[in-house]
Amino acid sequence: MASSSLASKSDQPQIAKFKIALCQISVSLDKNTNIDRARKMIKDAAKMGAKLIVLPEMWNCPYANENFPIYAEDFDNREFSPSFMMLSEVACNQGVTVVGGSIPERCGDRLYNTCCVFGTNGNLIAKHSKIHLFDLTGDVCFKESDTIAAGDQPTIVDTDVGRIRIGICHDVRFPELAMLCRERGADLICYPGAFNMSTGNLFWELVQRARQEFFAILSLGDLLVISYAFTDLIDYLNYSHRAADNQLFVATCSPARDSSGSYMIWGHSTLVGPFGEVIATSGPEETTVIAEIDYSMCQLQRENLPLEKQKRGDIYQFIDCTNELSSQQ
Ligand SMILES: NC(=O)CCC(=O)C(=O)O
Repeated sequence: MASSSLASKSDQPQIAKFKIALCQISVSLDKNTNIDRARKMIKDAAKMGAKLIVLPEMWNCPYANENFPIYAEDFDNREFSPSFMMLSEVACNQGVTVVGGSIPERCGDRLYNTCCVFGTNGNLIAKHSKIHLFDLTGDVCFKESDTIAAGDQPTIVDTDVGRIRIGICHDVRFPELAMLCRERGADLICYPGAFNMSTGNLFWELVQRARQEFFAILSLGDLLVISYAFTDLIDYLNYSHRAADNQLFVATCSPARDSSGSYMIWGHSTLVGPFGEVIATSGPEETTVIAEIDYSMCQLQRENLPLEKQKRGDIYQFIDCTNELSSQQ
């Protein structure tokens, strides 16, 4: 099992094109209902030809600290892990790879925000626990670290649809993980996520400003920046960055918005391509986004714009010049 490990570049399975499905589930307070919904959406997506199916962050319970201990499952105790078991069964029955969003995982006296990846035979092939916990103060306060412990390993997994890296929501803000992914030959990053209205609005503002500024700068060199500015998936600006910086695909999958909950979800599950372009997206409602991933696009983009070769690793360091400057004065 490639769980929480980093496979080397050379043993990557080759696959050209396939359909991905992002199941933007409407999450209710009833765990069984959530499981039934997720099963149905996965089956429907498989019928529509999806080979890789992604679920949202915390799809078996509404995203709230008080819920995590109640809905948590201990994956070693399968009898009491209905969410885990459903994902394994449906992956096997439908012959699809499932990136199982995330659910609260109980490990002894700790809880983790964990994503399980199942292969087409229903086996667990990777497990990623969210590394960067979402602690936010300001207009909206949320402290995930009150209940959840942080994972400590990046996850890259070989699947029937290629090498995939997994991150969970707030993990997307840390570009180092995405760079590591490119280093290890993964052409797709999947981020189950649950952005909220506050962080969504911040990005909206940011890109609206960017749009005005960049209209004026229409040189070829600014095309990538302009493609961010044109996207309507404002809160997913980060995802576009991760994709364009690393010239790979980035898939995000959110729960649907539920205006009755304390944490209001933004939605907008999205597939971004290696040019930073939005390939497919949704609004806030329950839906499944289906789109095609063509890995040859990564190759094309890397040939056209060879960022790896152009990189100046020799100068990307912060050098402390304090002593030097003071001795010159
Ligand atoms: N569930 C999360 O990790 C939310 C992350 C988020 O909204 C952010 O701005 O980062």
